[in-house]
Amino acid sequence: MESVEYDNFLHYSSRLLMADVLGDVYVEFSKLKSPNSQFMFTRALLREHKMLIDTLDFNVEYDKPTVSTIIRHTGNEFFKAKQYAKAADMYTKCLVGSDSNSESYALALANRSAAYLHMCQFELCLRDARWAMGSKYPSKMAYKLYERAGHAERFLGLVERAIQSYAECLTRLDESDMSAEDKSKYRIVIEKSAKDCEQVLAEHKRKTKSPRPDELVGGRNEHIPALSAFVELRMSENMGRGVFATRDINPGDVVAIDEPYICGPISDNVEVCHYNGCLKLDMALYPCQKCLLVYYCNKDCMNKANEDGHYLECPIMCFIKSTPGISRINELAMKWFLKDYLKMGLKKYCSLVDNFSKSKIDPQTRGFDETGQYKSDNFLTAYSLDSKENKLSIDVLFFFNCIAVDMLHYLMLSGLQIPECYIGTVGASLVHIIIVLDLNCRKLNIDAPTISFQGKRQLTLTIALTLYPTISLFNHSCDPNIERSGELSDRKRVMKAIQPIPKGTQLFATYGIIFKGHDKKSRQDLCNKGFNFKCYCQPCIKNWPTCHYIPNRLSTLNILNPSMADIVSSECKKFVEFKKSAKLEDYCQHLNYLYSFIKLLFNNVKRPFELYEDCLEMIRIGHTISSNEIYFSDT
Ligand SMILES: C[S@@+](CC[C@H](N)C(=O)[O-])C[C@H]1O[C@@H](n2cnc3c(N)ncnc32)[C@H](O)[C@@H]1O
Repeated sequence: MESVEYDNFLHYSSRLLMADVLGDVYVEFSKLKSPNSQFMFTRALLREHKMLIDTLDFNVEYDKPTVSTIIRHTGNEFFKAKQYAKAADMYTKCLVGSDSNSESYALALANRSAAYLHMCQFELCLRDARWAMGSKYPSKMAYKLYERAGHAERFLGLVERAIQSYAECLTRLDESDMSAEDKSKYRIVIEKSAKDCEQVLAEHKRKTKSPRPDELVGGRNEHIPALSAFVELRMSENMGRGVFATRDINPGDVVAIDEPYICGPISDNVEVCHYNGCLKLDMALYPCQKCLLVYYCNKDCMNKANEDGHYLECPIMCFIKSTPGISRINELAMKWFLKDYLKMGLKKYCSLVDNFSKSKIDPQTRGFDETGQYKSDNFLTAYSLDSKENKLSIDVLFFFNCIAVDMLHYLMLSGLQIPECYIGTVGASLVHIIIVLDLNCRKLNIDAPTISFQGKRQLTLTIALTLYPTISLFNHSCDPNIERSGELSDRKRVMKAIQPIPKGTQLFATYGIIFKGHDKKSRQDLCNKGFNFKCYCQPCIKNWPTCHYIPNRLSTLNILNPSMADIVSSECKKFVEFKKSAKLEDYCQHLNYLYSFIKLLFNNVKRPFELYEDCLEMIRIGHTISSNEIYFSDT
């Protein structure tokens, strides 16, 4: 049966099935004990059955300059007649037929950005203007692009950027062949636009204050620096390792601040900087001018990504994107592999991954270095994350090997040279990386910030796939007591307690599902299919009811401490009143009240209890809102 998790799961096996060898292949493959031999076997097989491409050439016929110029001029006619949508269509046609490295392409992009500006499609306008800036656009006209970008940014509320674009426009004006008189008139107009933006910015700064930076409760943990000093790693029954409190932890306490080992965008539709060290959400990023498939927020990120290996990945991006499996995971695997392989060099890389695969892994100390430290920026820490390789079925393991064979083949066609004797080791490491990512990073997405402050509140979007090695130490519960908080735009992930966590108990995150909204069966299905484990959290063990059936009244059945009944009852009444009057944005200002109420219920009322769950929800919302800029209203 096809594994529904992965795209095109039958891509390799169906061809082997047609050649009537699939059964034998699985038998042979399962006899092989080492990951290196499994990889080499798969590689030989795909070669034998001619399933690997010979060349990276597309044979696309680009650029018939006369045709694209005619189309662009037709677009210009529509533009002059103020038929901007038709003009934009013509420019798009021109782009499709042009080589991205030609002036014709750059002119069509620039013209389309002008059409989009008139259509009030500011994001599209900005994107085209930025793309044109990085292309073969004539430098004497470049000032126009910066002016247009400035206008679009201003309309989008990105006034700080608009000020920079206007400044660049004035600098580029010197290169234009405008008359001195026209230049000075033009300059006055642009300076006025920049001044307007400065006023808006000053007003915005007056009305906002930045949140205080988050700090780990109790300081850094001695052995796991991304965790608080008030926790430790312990083996737990049914769940392997887990993070436990060594002191009472209160709601609001910061328990982890982690950075991703590797990260990348989750879709082509969200504009997030592709550089692993950045991940900034932005509008209209600068594309890599060669592949046009990855984007960066500035030239610095573009250069750093190149050093990390984009130059090898660039000619094969479109192949990687169409590889079966989960294409974003494949892209991330490629990025991870290249970053470390190029940094360490062939020999060091191979010796590390070889030693890892031969060593017997202690489940408790896995990922710690020789000095007893567990660090999120250490290759072996990330590489040794839970992979459940031995639990994978043969067809899935074979499938991952096929993907890795394809990926390594593309890389070698792209210029990566690996001596034959190292291919097994390198290939097996790619398989391992894909499996680690597949298990650990899917549900750890980061959210989007407010990119424009005209819209006032933040929008929450899933923008990236990320692998946080330390946060991956937290086990899952359908009733999590910690959750992501902190500056939403930051690649740094801050985890805060959302419930009281008494000394000696475990800290739990959620892998994407909580008990209130889903019954036990669907939760177990998700844990099983998505992460390959049976969930042993309290709501699953005790089969807690979903939201409609959660008790909503205090009674002798749920009051744990009868001597507190009156106090609890009166506090519950107050909370119900608070709930009625408070708006979403008030929650963050009343977090201390919410913390004290949840603590009172935690100690005195049996879970689940409706008001507890409501208070928990308010804390979660409060944490998200308080982590962003706080707005003062003039009214
Ligand atoms: C990201 S890791 C968490 C850390 C892991 N326990 C370790 O030893 O490093 C995820 C794995 O932890 C275990 N796990 C996490 N939450 C669990 C739960 N609620 N019930 C059972 N096992 C769980 C599963 O084996 C799962 O594949």
